[in-house]
Amino acid sequence: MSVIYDRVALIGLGLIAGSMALAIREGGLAREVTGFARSQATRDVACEIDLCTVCDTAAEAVAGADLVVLAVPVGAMGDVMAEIAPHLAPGATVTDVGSVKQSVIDAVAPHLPAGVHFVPGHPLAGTEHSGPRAGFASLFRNRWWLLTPLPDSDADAIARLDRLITALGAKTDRMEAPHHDLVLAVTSHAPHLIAYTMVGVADHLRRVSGEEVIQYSAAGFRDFTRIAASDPTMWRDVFLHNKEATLDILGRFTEELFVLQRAIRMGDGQQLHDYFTRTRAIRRGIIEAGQDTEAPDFGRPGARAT
Ligand SMILES: NC(=O)c1ccc[n+]([C@@H]2O[C@H](COP(=O)([O-])OP(=O)(O)OC[C@H]3O[C@@H](n4cnc5c(N)ncnc54)[C@H](O)[C@@H]3O)[C@@H](O)[C@H]2O)c1
Ligand SMILES: O=C(O)C(=O)C[C@]1(C(=O)O)C=C[C@@H](O)C=C1
Repeated sequence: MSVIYDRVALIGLGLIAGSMALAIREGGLAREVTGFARSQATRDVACEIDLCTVCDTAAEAVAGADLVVLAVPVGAMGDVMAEIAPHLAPGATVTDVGSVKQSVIDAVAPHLPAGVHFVPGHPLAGTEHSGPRAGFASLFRNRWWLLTPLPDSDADAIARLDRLITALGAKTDRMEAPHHDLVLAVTSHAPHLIAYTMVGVADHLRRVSGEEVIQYSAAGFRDFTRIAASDPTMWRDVFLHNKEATLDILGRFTEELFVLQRAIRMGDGQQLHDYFTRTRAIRRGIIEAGQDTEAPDFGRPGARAT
C-alpha cells in the first residue's frame, strides 16, 4: 500500500478516529498521524496505547497536515472547526465522520479558510463502544463510507480522500447531504431510538424484575440492549441535529405500529403473516447484497433465517 497523505490529523480520539489511526498505520497510508482530544484523560489513553502522535492542542495537531479528520460528536464540529481554522495548512483537506451531514456542513463551512477543501463524509461502521481503546483496524472493511461533497468541493481533494477510504477497506458512494440524512434516519437513527425506548420500557416494567430481564434476555432483546448501550453524547447530538428526518420516520413507524397493534387485537393472523413475509424478504435482500458481514447463519442447512 502506498502513502496517500503526508500527515493526517485526527481531532477527537474515539472509536472512529482510533480505528482510522490503526488502519492508516497498518496500511502505511500516511507518513504521520497526529491526534488531539479535548480531555487530558483521553489523550493519556491514546498515548499509552500508542494510537498516534498525541498533541496538547488541536492547533498543534493540524499544523502541516494535508488531511484533517473531524471525529467529534456532531454538535461539537462547528466549534472545533472554528478553533483549528487559523492553523490549517493551505491546500489541506478537511473531512468529518459525523453521522449527520447537513447540520455539520452548516456548522463547518462558514469557518473554512480560502484554499482549504472540505469533503464531508460518514463511515457506516461502528459499534456500541466509544473512546480510544474501542478502535480496531478492520472496522471499515467492506463497509460503506458515504461522501456528501458540496457543489464546489475540489475534485482532486475528493478523489484523494476516496483513495484513502478505499485503502481502509471501505466502499465509497456519493450522496446529497439532505438525502443522506433521510436515508440514515431510516437505517440508523430511528432504529437506535427504538432500541433505546425498548430497553427503557423493560427498565420501567416493575412486574418484571431487573434480574429476570438479564437472566431471560432473549436474543432480540439482547440486540436492543447492545444498540442502547451506544454513546449517549453521540446519540443525543444525532437526534438534535437530524430532527426533521428522524421525526418524519418516527411518525411513519408509529403508524405502522398501530397497524400491527390492531391486527393483533383483531386476531388478523393473515395480515401479520403477510407483513412479516415482506420484512423477511428485506433481510434476505440485505444479506444477498453482501451488506451483512455478521450473518454467518444465512444459507447454512437448518439455519432459521432461510
Ligand atoms: N460510533 C459509531 O458507531 C459511529 C459510526 C460512524 C460515525 N460516527 C460519528 O463519528 C464521530 C465520533 O464518534 P465516535 O464513535 O468515535 O465517538 P467517541 O465518543 O468514541 O469519540 C469522540 C471523541 O471526541 C472527543 N471530543 C468530544 N468533544 C470534543 C471537542 N470539542 N474537541 C475535541 N475532542 C472532542 C472525545 O474526547 C472523544 O475522544 C461522531 O460524530 C459520530 O456521529 C460514529
Ligand atoms: O453497529 C453499530 O453499533 C452501529 O450502530 C453503527 C452505526 C449504525 O447505525 O449502523 C451507528 C451510527 C453510525 O453513524 C454508523 C453506523
